[in-house]
Amino acid sequence: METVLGVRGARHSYGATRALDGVDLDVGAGECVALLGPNGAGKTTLVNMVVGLLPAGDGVVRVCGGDPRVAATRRRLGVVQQSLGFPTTLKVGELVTGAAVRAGASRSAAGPVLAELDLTDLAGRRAAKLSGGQQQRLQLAMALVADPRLLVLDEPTAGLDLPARRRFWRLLAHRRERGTGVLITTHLIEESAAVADRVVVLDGGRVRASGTPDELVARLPDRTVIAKTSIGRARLEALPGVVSVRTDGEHVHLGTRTPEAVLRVLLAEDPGLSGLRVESAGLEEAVAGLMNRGAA
Ligand SMILES: Nc1ncnc2c1ncn2[C@@H]1O[C@H](COP(=O)(O)OP(=O)(O)OP(=O)(O)O)[C@@H](O)[C@H]1O
Repeated sequence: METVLGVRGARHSYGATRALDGVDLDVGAGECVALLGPNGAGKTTLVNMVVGLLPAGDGVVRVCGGDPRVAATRRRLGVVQQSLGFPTTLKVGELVTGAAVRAGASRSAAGPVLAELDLTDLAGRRAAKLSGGQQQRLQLAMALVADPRLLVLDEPTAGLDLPARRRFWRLLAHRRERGTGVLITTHLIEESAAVADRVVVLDGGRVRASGTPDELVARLPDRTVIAKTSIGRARLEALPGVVSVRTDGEHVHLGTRTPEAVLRVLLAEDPGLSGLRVESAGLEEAVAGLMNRGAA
């Protein structure tokens, strides 16, 4: 498979904060890779490197073999980032045509993309007058109009309702069939499982896990057992079926796929157990489970 994105040893610090600490990442033509991680994991920093806004430290970033800090390489890229924005006094059609021309495509590329994103009827409307979801579709139209080899999408479905999300995923699938590689960042495990061929879990500026969604989901805890207990952390980590251990004030949160078995052992080993409840596992447990360690 042709590689449209290659990242090797990417490193970046903001003052004393090490945001990325030696990250490797590849995206092949037609492949969708989801970058998953909690707040502050380093996702945005990595995306900024991929789109040429930040240098890669002593690492290397290549888009279709070129440096994304060079304009000719950036033309192969389509980007949707919350922070990008656009001049809201311009009309939808003008913005998409302008994006086509800037990326070296013909003005006539705008029409089909507007239609693909259901924006044809809004082409004459000022961008400022669009709803949040329509603005997101406009950003995507601008990113897609020059038929990029790599599409970089930073939290692209935040603010979209479920039908809009599904439409968006279908559109991505269509583009991927034509060979566009996709790098998508998300907080949502469900989303990454729905769209990605591979998921890369980033935390603390490092890749903690990667694999197909099925491989990762099989390692995810799906329930959290919460309790106040005098059982020590080392013992909790060793309990059969416990995938992650996290403390939250006086409570411990145990990520597991076998909550009944965990409950039986807890009740047997701690007569003073209290505050017991079982919930669906959230992202923190899931990511802690994926990383095979408890978040402190
Ligand atoms: N401009 C900046 N100045 C200083 N520190 C920064 C800056 N941008 C990010 N950081 C820090 O770098 C680390 C990585 O941040 P980054 O924004 O890349 O994470 P993220 O995974 O995108 O998080 P989120 O999901 O919250 O957007 C964090 O500790 C963050 O506080």
